[in-house]
Amino acid sequence: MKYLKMDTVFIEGLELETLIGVYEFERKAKQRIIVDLIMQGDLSQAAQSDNVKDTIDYGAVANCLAQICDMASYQLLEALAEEMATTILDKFAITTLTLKINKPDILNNVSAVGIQITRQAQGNA
Ligand SMILES: Nc1nc2c(c(=O)[nH]1)N=C([C@H](O)[C@@H](O)CO)CN2
Repeated sequence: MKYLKMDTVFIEGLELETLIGVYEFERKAKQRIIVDLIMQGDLSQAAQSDNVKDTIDYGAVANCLAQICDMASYQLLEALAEEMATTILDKFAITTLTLKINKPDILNNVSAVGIQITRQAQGNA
């Protein structure tokens, strides 16, 4: 019997550094961002094979995000998040992802500010 598979792989609290921000002081040095990512896909093949090649490898995804941050120089978190989401959807067998990026160090009176986007793969993932 076939079931609809809606499984999740997540990365929580991934700490990265990148050049990001609107203001002049933010253009001078990389700053810390924290990424939370929820990725949906079908994990049943990996459950059968017990092989990391058959799943959404969260280590590979984390490396991919780190590489993007190394190279990136965006003003807005929205632009960075879009590049991250597009790259991950292109490279991994994911149907839907929700990506949250926060800046923990930018405003004095809040614990963090940031954005969250959700993107869905079109057609077969
Ligand atoms: N929705 C957003 N608002 C703001 C952003 C952003 O990336 N997305 N960025 C800034 C500044 O760069 C911020 O880091 C300094 O307050 C302001 N608002």
